[in-house]
Amino acid sequence: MKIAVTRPPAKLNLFLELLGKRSDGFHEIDTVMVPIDLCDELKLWRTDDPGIELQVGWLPSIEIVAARLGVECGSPQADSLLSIPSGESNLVHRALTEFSKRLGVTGGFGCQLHKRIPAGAGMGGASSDAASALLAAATLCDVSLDSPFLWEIAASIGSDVPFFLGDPQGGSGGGAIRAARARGRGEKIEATPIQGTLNFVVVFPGASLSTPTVYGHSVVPDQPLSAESLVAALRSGDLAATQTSLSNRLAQSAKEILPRIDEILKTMWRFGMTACQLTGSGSACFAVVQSADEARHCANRLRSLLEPGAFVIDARSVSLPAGITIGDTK
Ligand SMILES: C[C@](O)(CO)[C@H](O)COP(=O)(O)OP(=O)(O)OC[C@H]1O[C@@H](n2ccc(N)nc2=O)[C@H](O)[C@@H]1O
Ligand SMILES: Nc1ncnc2c1ncn2[C@@H]1O[C@H](COP(=O)(O)OP(=O)(O)OP(=O)(O)O)[C@@H](O)[C@H]1O
Repeated sequence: MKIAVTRPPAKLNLFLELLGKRSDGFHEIDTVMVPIDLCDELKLWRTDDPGIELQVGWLPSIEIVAARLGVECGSPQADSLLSIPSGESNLVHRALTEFSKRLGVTGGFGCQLHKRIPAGAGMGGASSDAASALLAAATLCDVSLDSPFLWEIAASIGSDVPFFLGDPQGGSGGGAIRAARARGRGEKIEATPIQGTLNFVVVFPGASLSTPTVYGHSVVPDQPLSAESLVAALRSGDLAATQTSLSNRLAQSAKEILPRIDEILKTMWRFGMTACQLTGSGSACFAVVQSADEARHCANRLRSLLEPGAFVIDARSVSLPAGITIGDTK
C-alpha cells in the first residue's frame, strides 16, 4: 500500500496590515509569512471504502505537551488547548472530502496526523495540515501539484491554506513552501525571497485565541503601513532592517483579549529580544534574533522562566519542497 508522508510546517507573520473591511466579512490584508521548522507529521493512504478515517495525536505525547503547558491531562484547560477534532471539523478531513468530491476519487483516505504546532496560536497549524493533505492526496492520485483546483479547494477552506500549498515555480517539480507575501484575504500569494536564514524564539503562552474574535476587535488604520521595507530587507538579508520592519496590526486587539501576550512581549524585551511581536491573530509571540546560538540561548533562559505554563522553542525559517515522499508498507 502506498503511504504519503509529509511534515506540515508552522508559519510566522513578520508583517500583517489591515487595508480595509470587505463586504464578505473578511479583511483585505497585506501580510508576509515565513514557514519555520516546527512541523506536524501527516501520513496519508488510499482506502477501498469511501470516507475519511482520521487519527490524531500529539508529539512526543499529550502528557508531555500538557506538562509543558502546565495543564492537567483531561482538565478543561487541557481540553481547550489540546483537543483536536478527528471528524468533519478537522481541516484535513474537509480538504480530503472536497478533493475526493472534485476529483471523483473512488474509495476514501486513511490519515494519521501527529501534532506539534499549537492550536489557536497564529501559527497556521490546521491550515498547514489541510494544505499538506491536499498535496499528499494529489501525489497518491497522480494529480499535478500545481493544479489550479488544489488552490481553489485550499482557498475555500481558509485564508491561510493556499500559502502552505507552496509556490509552483518555487522548486524542481512540486514547488516550494517558502516565505511569501499574501494579499486579498490572504489567499493571493507572491513568493518573497529571503537572503539567508532567519532565527527565532517562539513563545506560545498556553492560551488559544479565536481568529474571528481577534479580527472582529481590530481597527483598520487610516494610513496603513507598507510591507515594502520588510520585503527589501528580507531580499537583501539586512537583519537589522528586518527587525525594525516587523509589524502586526492584530497585536493590539489580541493583547486586549489576552493581556498575557503583553506580559510575554515585555519579558522577551527585558531578555534583550527587542525585535518581538505577535504572529497572525495570536496567541504566540516571536522574536527575530541574530543567530541560531542566540535563539537556543534565549529559548533556554525563557523556558526556565516560563515553563510550565507556556511552550518555548527556538526555530528557523525554512523553504520546504512541496513534493511528498511516498513510502510503501510491506
Ligand atoms: C490571521 C492569519 O492567520 C494571518 O496569516 C489569517 O489572516 C487568518 O487565516 P485563517 O485562520 O485561515 O482564517 P479563515 O479561517 O479564512 O477566517 C476565519 C475568520 O477570520 C476573519 N478573517 C480572516 C482572514 C481575513 N483576511 N480577514 C478576516 O476578517 C473572519 O472573521 C473569518 O471568518
Ligand atoms: N488539523 C488541525 N490541527 C489543529 N486544529 C485543528 C485542525 N483542524 C481543525 N482544527 C481546529 O481549528 C482550531 C484552530 O487551529 P489552528 O489555530 O491550528 O488553525 P489555523 O487557523 O490554521 O491557525 P491560526 O492559529 O494561525 O489561525 C483548533 O483549535 C481546532 O479546534
